[in-house]
Amino acid sequence: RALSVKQHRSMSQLKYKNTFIYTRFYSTSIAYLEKERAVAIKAVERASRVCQAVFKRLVTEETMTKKDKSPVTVADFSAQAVVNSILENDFPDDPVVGEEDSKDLQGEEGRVLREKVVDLVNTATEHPMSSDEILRAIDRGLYAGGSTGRHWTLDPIDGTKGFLRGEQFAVCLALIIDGRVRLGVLGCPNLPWDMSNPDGERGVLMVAVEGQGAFQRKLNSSSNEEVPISVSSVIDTKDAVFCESVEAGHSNHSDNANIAKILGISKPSVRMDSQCKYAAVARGNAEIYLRLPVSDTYVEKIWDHGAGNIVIHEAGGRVADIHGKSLDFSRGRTLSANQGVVAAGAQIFDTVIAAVQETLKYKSQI
Ligand SMILES: Nc1ncnc2c1ncn2[C@@H]1O[C@H](COP(=O)(O)OS(=O)(=O)O)[C@@H](OP(=O)(O)O)[C@H]1O
Ligand SMILES: [Mg+2]
Ligand SMILES: [Mg+2]
Ligand SMILES: [Mg+2]
Repeated sequence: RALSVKQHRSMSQLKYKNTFIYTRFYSTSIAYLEKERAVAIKAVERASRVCQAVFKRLVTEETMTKKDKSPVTVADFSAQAVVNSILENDFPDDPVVGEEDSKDLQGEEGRVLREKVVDLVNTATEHPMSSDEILRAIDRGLYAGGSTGRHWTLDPIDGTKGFLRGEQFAVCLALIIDGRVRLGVLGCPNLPWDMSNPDGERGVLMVAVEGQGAFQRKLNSSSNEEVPISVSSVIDTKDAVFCESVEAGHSNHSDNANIAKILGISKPSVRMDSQCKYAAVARGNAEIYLRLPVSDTYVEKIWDHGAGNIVIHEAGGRVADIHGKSLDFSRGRTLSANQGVVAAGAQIFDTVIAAVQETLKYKSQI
């Protein structure tokens, strides 16, 4: 991945003799989106640490009642500020489509929340940030998205409900260029490194760049070692495991169950919050991710699927909506051209989509 010593050497020799040749050689010899990849990993790692700190300090504090949603709000805002300020530093011209905005942190009404956020962000950044700088960083996420140029999309905490329960959540960052996801990073602080040892080491980061494959590495580890990942090799859907949202309000559990029945699946579904579902399919812990819509009006958001989408593709899988249509990230902040989401390994994907179609056809007839 990194440039070899030999490559460095030949580059400088070419530069010395001929600047033009050097430039061409240089552009083809460093990996596509190398810097973006490194910066995105750093940003997701920092934000994941902030979320974990919030969970430790606030969610588990005895004084916090279960119904109080403020910890997750503090973590959402802080993580978005951390990621956006890192992106701004390295890529000042890149806009961001982020889930959160600073409205709730403004003025006297937002003072208490704002002070907590300022405190947290400053434990994670290299240089202290003022409260105004932090609000501005959060609002770098207001970009409208679209089909041309570069923009990032960020979900500072995906699976907020999972986060509060101490279960799965993910920090999700993706880079979209000309309407297509080219790079994705998923930070999954509570995901076991080895699913067969669920009480063992936790914290996984998955990263994928278009055309370069998908990898996992330990989150917040001093080692940069990356392990290639790929989807399951199961080709008979009878042997498959599928995953779905924990919340019945986010995905239609009964439609998902009918699809599983058509596919001959007998194992129970794995219910998991957040884009960790994409992570589970990408490394073969499950074969299928079903997200059948609950309502006709809900439109999926690009930050809920961008990173997961490319991680699955680069791991040898496919992602589409319930009609089998690829997710269209060029429409702005939402996936307005799509309905629901289905992900699976490439070999079983068409069979899964056919079962989805059959279920929906049957439903429309009754
Ligand atoms: N009605 C409806 N349908 C589909 N999706 C919805 C819906 N309402 C919300 N959301 C989005 O779901 C995101 C969380 O999805 P999950 O798969 O993690 O759901 S769950 O937590 O497992 O229940 C969640 O992301 P976060 O807000 O980042 O947690 C929402 O963006
Ligand atoms: Mg989300
Ligand atoms: Mg979120
Ligand atoms: Mg949300």
